[in-house]
Amino acid sequence: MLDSGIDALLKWGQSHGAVLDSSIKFEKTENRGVCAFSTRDITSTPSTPQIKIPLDIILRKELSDGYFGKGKFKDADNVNSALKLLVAKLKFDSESTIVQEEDLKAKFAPFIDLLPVGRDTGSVFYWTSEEVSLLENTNLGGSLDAKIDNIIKEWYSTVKLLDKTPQSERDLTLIEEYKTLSKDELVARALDVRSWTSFGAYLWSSIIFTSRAFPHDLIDSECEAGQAILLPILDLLNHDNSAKVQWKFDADGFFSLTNMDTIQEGDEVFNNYGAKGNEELLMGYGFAIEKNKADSIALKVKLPTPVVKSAVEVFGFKIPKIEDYTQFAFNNDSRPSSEATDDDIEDGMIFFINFHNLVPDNLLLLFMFLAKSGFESHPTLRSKLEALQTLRSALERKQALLKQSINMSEDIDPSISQNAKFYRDGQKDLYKACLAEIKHIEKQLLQDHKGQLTNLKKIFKRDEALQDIVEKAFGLETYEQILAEDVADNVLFLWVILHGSLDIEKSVAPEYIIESFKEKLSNTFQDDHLEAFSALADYLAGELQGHEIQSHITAKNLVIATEVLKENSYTRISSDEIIIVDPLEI
Ligand SMILES: C[S@@+](CC[C@H](N)C(=O)[O-])C[C@H]1O[C@@H](n2cnc3c(N)ncnc32)[C@H](O)[C@@H]1O
Repeated sequence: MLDSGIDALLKWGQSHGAVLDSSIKFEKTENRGVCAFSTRDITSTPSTPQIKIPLDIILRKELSDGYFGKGKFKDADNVNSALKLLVAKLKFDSESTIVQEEDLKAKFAPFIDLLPVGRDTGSVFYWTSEEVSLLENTNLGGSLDAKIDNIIKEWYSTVKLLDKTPQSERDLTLIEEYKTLSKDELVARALDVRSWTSFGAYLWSSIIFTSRAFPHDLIDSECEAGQAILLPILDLLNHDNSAKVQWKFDADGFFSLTNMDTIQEGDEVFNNYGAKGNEELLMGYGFAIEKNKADSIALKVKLPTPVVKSAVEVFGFKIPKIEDYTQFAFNNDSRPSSEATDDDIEDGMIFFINFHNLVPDNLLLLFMFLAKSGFESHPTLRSKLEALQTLRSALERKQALLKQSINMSEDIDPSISQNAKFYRDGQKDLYKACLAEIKHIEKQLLQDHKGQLTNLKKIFKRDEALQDIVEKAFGLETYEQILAEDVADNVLFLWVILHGSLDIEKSVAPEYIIESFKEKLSNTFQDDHLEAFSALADYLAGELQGHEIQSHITAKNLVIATEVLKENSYTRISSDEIIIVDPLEI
């Protein structure tokens, strides 16, 4: 569909010196807004950019500084507050916006007029509560309220710095009222923009920045971290994460984009916004890609700060930092990241699971630290096997929630249902792949360390002394009977007490089990802990009357046996079986 707005924008750009490859035609489409198509076969080289935009029409901080005054918003919550407010003014204020005798409103009108507004942006922020319910049990669904909250606070921290706010009472009071509004009421307020300083205007501008801004450091490496610019015309290109593109800012003051793919006549000419997963795309850009190879699951782990710090000290764990994860359309900020702070821990640490790294080493290391027993001062085979189980259980719980069916009502805009489905399906695929990888790692470890592992089946087969007391205590003769009677744990307790207390000839218990039991004999235990084992102790001692083990079957020794086993074993989720693991550092 030819569009007079697109025509006006292109002519305006060219009149300011923008250069456009004549074979690119822009068209408005139903679902993807404006798209760029090629009218002939193109093979580009970096020396023949398709789009060149002069600095004169790049919306940047100098302009907001020029209008509001430098440093005016230095106390606002966002480094781009001033520029966002300026763009909101250019869109929603009917008055002129004069900077150095030039009216920016008139100057940028062709660009501002073509920007999508309201629900046409596709932004999740404008979804109704029914649409948001499509995101139930996803990270995005769970974090949406906090994200809206942040923008409201950012808006207020910005507009309150204005000398006089030409807005009505109604707009300003939103900061006090918004918590009492339902999701749909808040969206209705945000869509009904009555002044350029209102929340609705600021939200729209924020959405424009998230979905189409470029990092300012592409044109000025000295700029403040996180600063953004808007690049008219060039920002009309849609995203393809396989497109090979080059962006460049030349000494002659032009920002250029070259798509280096071989493009055939009629094909869309894309930009590449970077390797973004569907969570980021849907949140920041309002669309998701089916089977997105760049998909990731953001896993938030919240732990007490001292625990995390000790994981750093003892196990060499690295605190992950989230670097401007959803801030910019085209984030390629390559500045070295700063040191992690306590805030990075307190807000919850984020780990990314993606198809190239299904089980991040650092995440596993943290779980190993959490699984470590008192005496383990290094990562061990046992802590790794246990960490794999806890990580697996945690992910299986999340996966089960995600699998619950959701109500895909027919009233919902099909493109919204489709985007939500692509996002959910991508998350499900990743959970599945990640869980399969965890099982694979465990299987490999079990195979590689066969000699360092044992279980009740093997123990029982070889241990005549144990067979003897099990027969007396439970009247059972085979391992299968032990399983059928569900007393495997109790048999292992007896095994530990037997070898820890009596000097059995041809001992088949590993030395570390015996030593660990003996070491703990001098420990004292809380009454309620002992209480929990007194009935079992009485029962077993009663059944084992006349056997030399009988006097050793006490609640205290049972508590010790559980601790010995806990420190030297892990329980496999799949079989609910306790595996005894040699103390082996890995
Ligand atoms: C930088 S703008 C691109 C131009 C945009 N089509 C327009 O009409 O102005 C980014 C927006 O384009 C749309 N978009 C970009 N790539 C897309 C894609 N691969 N599929 C669907 N929508 C896409 C989304 O609405 C996104 O927020």
